[in-house]
Amino acid sequence: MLRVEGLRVAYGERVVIPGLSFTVAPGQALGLIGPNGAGKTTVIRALSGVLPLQGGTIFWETVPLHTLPPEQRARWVAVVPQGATLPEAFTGEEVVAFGRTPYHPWWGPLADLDHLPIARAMIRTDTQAFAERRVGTLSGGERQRLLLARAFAQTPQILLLDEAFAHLDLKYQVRLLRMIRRLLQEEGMAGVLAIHDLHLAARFCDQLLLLREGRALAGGPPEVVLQPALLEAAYGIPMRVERHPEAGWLIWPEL
Ligand SMILES: Nc1ncnc2c1ncn2[C@@H]1O[C@H](COP(=O)(O)OP(=O)(O)OP(=O)(O)O)[C@@H](O)[C@H]1O
Repeated sequence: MLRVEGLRVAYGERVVIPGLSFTVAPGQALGLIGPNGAGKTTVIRALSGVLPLQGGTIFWETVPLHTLPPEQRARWVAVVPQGATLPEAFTGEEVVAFGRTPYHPWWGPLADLDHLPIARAMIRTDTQAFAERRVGTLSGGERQRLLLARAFAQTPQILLLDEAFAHLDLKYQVRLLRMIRRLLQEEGMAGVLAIHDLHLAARFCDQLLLLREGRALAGGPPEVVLQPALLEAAYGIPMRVERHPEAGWLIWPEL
C-alpha cells in the first residue's frame, strides 16, 4: 500500500500543496485530476523525490520513501515525466537501459540480470523496432513510449505518470493503458497518474483525486468524484455527467 499523509510542498515561500493525504492499494491506479495549476504535477514530483517535502510522509508498506536517498528511492518509484527531453544521439535501447541505473550506483556496465527487464519493457511498449534507432529520428509519441519502457525497466513498486498519454495516438493510448493496468495487477504495483482527459481517467483509474489549488475537493471511485457540482467547483464552469452503456462516462462542459 502506498500511503501519503499530510504531504506539504512549496516552491520557495509559496506553499502549493498545503497538506494532502491519500492511499493507493497494490494493483490499483489513482488518477489526479483538476484544472491547470491545481498541483497534479507537483504531487507527482514530490512522490518521485524531485521536490523536497516541507512536511508529511510517504510510505510504501513499511518503507519510508520520504527519507530514502534518491538512488534508493528509484528502486521503488519510477516516473514518466511530462514533456521530458531525451538525448538525441542515444539509441532506443540505451534510453531504456537507463531504467537499470538505480541498480548500478557507480555507473557500472549492465549485468546479465539487467537484460531481461530491458527486453520485457521493450516488448510491452512495442519499442523493439527502436532499439538501434537514434532518439533524434523518432516521433514524439515514439519517444514517449521509450520513456514508458525506461520506467518499466526500472521494475518499480510505484509507477508515476504525468500526462504520459497526451502525445500518443488513440491506439497506443488504449494499448498502453491496458498494458499498465495488467502490469499493476500482475506485479502488485501502485499507479498514480496526473491526467487531464476525464474520460480516460474515469475508465482507467480505480480512484480519482480531484484537486483545486493544491487541495482535494473529492476523492474516491469515479462515480463518487465525477459529480457535476464537484467538477464545476474545480473547473469553474457548469459540467454535465452521464453514464453511457458502452463509453462508460460522458463528461462535457455546458456551453
Ligand atoms: N518551478 C515552479 N516554481 C514556482 N511555482 C511553480 C513551479 N512549478 C509549478 N508552480 C506552481 O505550482 C502550482 C501547481 O502547478 P502544477 O504544475 O503542479 O499544476 P498542474 O495541476 O500539474 O497543472 P497543469 O494541468 O497545467 O499541468 C501552480 O500555481 C504553478 O504556477
